[in-house]
Amino acid sequence: MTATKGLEGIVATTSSISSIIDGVLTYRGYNIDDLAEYATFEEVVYLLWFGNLPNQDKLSELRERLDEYAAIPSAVIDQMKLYPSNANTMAVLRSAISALALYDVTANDMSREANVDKAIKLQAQLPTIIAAFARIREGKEPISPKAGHSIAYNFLYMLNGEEPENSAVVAMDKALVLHADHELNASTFAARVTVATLSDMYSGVVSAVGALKGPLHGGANEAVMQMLEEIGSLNRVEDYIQHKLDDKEKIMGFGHRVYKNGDPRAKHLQKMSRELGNMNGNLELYEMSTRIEELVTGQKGLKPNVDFYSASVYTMLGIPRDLFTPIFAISRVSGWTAHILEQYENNRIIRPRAEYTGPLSQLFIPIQER
Ligand SMILES: CC(=O)SCCNC(=O)CCNC(=O)[C@H](O)C(C)(C)COP(=O)(O)OP(=O)(O)OC[C@H]1O[C@@H](n2cnc3c(N)ncnc32)[C@H](O)[C@@H]1OP(=O)(O)O
Ligand SMILES: O=C([O-])CC(=O)C(=O)O
Repeated sequence: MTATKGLEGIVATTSSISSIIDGVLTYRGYNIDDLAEYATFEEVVYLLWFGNLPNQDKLSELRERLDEYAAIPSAVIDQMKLYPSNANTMAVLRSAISALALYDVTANDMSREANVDKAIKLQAQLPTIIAAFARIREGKEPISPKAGHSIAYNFLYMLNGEEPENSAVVAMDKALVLHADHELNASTFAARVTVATLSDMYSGVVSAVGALKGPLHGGANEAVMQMLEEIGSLNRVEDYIQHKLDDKEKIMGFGHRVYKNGDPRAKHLQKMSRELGNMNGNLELYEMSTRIEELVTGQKGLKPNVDFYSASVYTMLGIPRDLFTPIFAISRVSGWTAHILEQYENNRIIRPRAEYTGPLSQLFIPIQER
């Protein structure tokens, strides 16, 4: 038995949800470029869960159910008020999702119908949790979701307490589409491993949130923004990046296990970053980002991944840095739950082997003689 570090190149499951073939990403066979251009996030959510694009009636039905579930139990809000105001936002999300499970009487109902219902609840409630905590930590009351609006609209509305600009809603919606699913990434794999023991959907999503939090995965978008903040201005980019490259340090937002010729989502986020910069009359973050890309791609051949330009996009939408990874989760919970449903449909426990590298044939020595 020989281990493959990081399971690189190992095909661990079959899936019909999303594919990455020759650098092209599709959800259920639809190219991400078309979905980013033409689909709303709710259409994508339906597509991921049910395998086909909804007609108007099916979409309206889904949107009504999302509206119905978007409020979270007051007990969960009360608990969040007890969390430290400086708590890590992904840790808050992880804890609040665990708490939601306690108030869902169907949490352990393993029927397909109950699980689809839980997927809708989780998709509807994650934005509410994140917006609520962002307000609670500032001593403000959470704002209830508004029926009849998209997830993108409602998240911005609940976060800021005012009607969001249409351009902001469009940008947020596109970012959600772009992050919704990505084959067997680390957090999706974590979700599938958890539910393959026939544990419940909430447990799968809690595992996934834990995996997404790390800076080598979803947490990279916050690390990118931290780097942009540290650099501070366009004229300091070159020095900063050159030092990092000379010291063989990682540049966050670059590289990818699967894409070696570039992440197809990055160009959409780059365009959004430029457009928002133009709209705000301040292109500095966009220009700093493109200069970083020139240097890192030029010297290391590494291309930006989905997390790189999303950092400047979210900042230009006025979102605090530590909500970037939770926003990734608002989108990716659609993919996680689609994969959980797929895992349940054709389940076998996931239990690979380890190549043992420790000592063998040890002689046991009683404690008094050690
Ligand atoms: C949504 C997402 O999860 S997208 C990924 C988000 N994560 C990041 O942006 C963090 C920065 N990037 C990375 O850490 C990595 O590229 C990962 C985790 C994305 C992929 O990791 P792996 O597939 O294991 O890549 P691996 O480490 O084998 O990289 C190959 C080589 O490129 C280097 N490399 C990879 N990424 C970077 C980077 N961002 N900066 C500098 N060098 C890098 C590695 O050091 C390695 O060099 P070596 O061959 O001299 O040792
Ligand atoms: O697929 C991966 O390894 C990481 C990624 O880009 C994602 O989860 O969107």
